[in-house]
Amino acid sequence: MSGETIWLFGLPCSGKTTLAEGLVGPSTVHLDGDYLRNTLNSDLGFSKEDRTENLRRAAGVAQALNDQGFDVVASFITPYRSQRELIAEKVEDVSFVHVDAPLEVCEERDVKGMYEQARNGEIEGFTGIDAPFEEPAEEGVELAVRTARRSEEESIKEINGELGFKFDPSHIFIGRWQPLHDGHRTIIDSAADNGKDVVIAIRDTELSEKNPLTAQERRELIEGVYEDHPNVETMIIPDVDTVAIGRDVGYSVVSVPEEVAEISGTETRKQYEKSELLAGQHLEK
Ligand SMILES: Nc1ncnc2c1ncn2[C@@H]1O[C@H](COP(=O)(O)OS(=O)(=O)O)[C@@H](OP(=O)(O)O)[C@H]1O
Ligand SMILES: Nc1ncnc2c1ncn2[C@@H]1O[C@H](COP(=O)(O)OP(=O)(O)O)[C@@H](O)[C@H]1O
Repeated sequence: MSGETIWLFGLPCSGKTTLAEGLVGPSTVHLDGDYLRNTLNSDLGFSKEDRTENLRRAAGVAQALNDQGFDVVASFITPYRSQRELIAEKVEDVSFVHVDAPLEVCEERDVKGMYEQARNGEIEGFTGIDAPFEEPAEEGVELAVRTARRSEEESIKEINGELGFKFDPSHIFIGRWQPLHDGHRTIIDSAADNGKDVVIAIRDTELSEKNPLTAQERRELIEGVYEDHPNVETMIIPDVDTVAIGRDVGYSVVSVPEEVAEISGTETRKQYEKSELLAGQHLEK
């Protein structure tokens, strides 16, 4: 299963970093121009050639992460059409979002005071002042988000609504989850925090002493715990008593490590009232 990339581009202070931070979750990687320029790309300046090299490397990292199942949100000025076209060639599954605010608005925001420095001649070749930003006219720009007229939350919603990362599960965890406890979470998180899309299948058991929570109650508990994980979904399934497993049929079966298996649902149920379980009070993580 490979991941995909959302590439945010636009003028300095248009809102790329702010929106990228709102789009990333625990299994999404954020590649930011400012960050990479202080690390991997600290040898590069802001000539057209250096910007292209900066973006070529960033695109390479994005594709490597996508190949390993991670989704990527990239935020770079990416000022030239030719650079956007290069990225489209290098990153197999990329969607471009133009983070669009008029120059006056960006200059007014001037988060790091760089527009002022550029106007005073202290920085040369600053995008929007004395270096170009080519407005997107090319095909392949999926969305323009106008940040001058919208709140950050609205802009994030707009991107998620249009382009939200595909849910493409590679892991299914089948259980009763009576209740979901830290042992379960350890195994689920080991996949979910590593870029995997995960389905938690909840067996629809009859209510009993061993099964105090309805399937819907467990679903709400689990969804509350994983509310910040867009890569985790739940599904209620019949109360199956057998899972037939094939051999060499395209999936692997993984056993739970001993230290995790020792965490006991029975003990948890003894120690907590139902209302405490539903409120997640038994969860430490
Ligand atoms: N001359 C010049 N022009 C534009 N930007 C400059 C310049 N010098 C330094 N900076 C800072 O570098 C950040 C942009 O880096 P990027 O890697 O996104 O730029 S590019 O895509 O390679 O054009 C940019 O950050 P953002 O404001 O977040 O876009 C600036 O803080
Ligand atoms: N709709 C919006 N989307 C994103 N940022 C916004 C929006 N409205 C106002 N802003 C503000 O604009 C500034 C953008 O800064 P930043 O995200 O660092 O831009 P960039 O990464 O493009 O240089 C932030 O101070 C942010 O709070």
